[in-house]
Amino acid sequence: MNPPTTVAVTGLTVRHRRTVALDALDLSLSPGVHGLLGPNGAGKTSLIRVLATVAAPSAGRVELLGADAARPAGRTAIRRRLGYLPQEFGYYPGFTVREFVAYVAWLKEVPSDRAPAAVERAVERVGLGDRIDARMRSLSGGMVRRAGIAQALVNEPDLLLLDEPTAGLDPEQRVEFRALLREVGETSTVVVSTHLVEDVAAACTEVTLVEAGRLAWRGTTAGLTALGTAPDAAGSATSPIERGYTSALRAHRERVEAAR
Ligand SMILES: Nc1ncnc2c1ncn2[C@@H]1O[C@H](COP(=O)(O)OP(=O)(O)OP(=O)(O)O)[C@@H](O)[C@H]1O
Repeated sequence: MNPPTTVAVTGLTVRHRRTVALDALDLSLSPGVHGLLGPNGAGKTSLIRVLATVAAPSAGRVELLGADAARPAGRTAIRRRLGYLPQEFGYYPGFTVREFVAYVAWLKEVPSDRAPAAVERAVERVGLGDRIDARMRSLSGGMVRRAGIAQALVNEPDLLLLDEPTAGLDPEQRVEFRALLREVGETSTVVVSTHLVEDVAAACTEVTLVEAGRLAWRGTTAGLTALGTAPDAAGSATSPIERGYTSALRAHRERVEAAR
């Protein structure tokens, strides 16, 4: 049996004034951990914001977890089952970690009898259990990010969207976080935007590479690594997956150039 399609995007176009951030993108995803890679300005954040239903597309169709994101009823249903960590997120500095995560649990309509345990579990999962009653303002940058990951997990989301989640995490936390992603991805669809190709190698089963608002390459992590082990692999990058990334990007640019 084929895995279910949880994200189905067709002709997705996002414009910011005169900039085309996404250019008629087609993408479908199933449960698993998907790495979203691409150079600065490629359109990763624009894509994640549409998938999180916080930004409306300029054109195209977005179906998430079987519901149409263009319809208010669809968005409500999607948001309950969605977890989202934006690149930058706001919080009340006077809230404790527990209060911050509980507030999101309430927004996500986690039933009130289950919420306290769900909050504790989410905070434990990001390794912040010993700081659960500390105020957000007293946390380090990496700890704030982990609290952000906890709020994204609190409703056990079927679709988890993380924009640059490893920024500011120390190496040990990064390793634990990757294991957490693999665990969540066993049942949920996880989309992780990152600049760290090594995060993708360690945590993701599949890779979506975007460039200038278009899909440049899609395949498995192993497939991208294999591109980088080919004798003609591009660049001076040290790891095979980094070379694969560079090769895939160059091949895409050549195709775009040839089509002009
Ligand atoms: N609010 C905005 N107003 C105007 N242009 C924007 C806005 N947000 C994004 N853009 C432009 O849209 C394009 C895509 O940006 P986006 O942030 O989606 O890329 P990204 O792949 O997430 O980049 P990065 O890796 O640097 O975070 C870029 O050209 C960017 O300058």
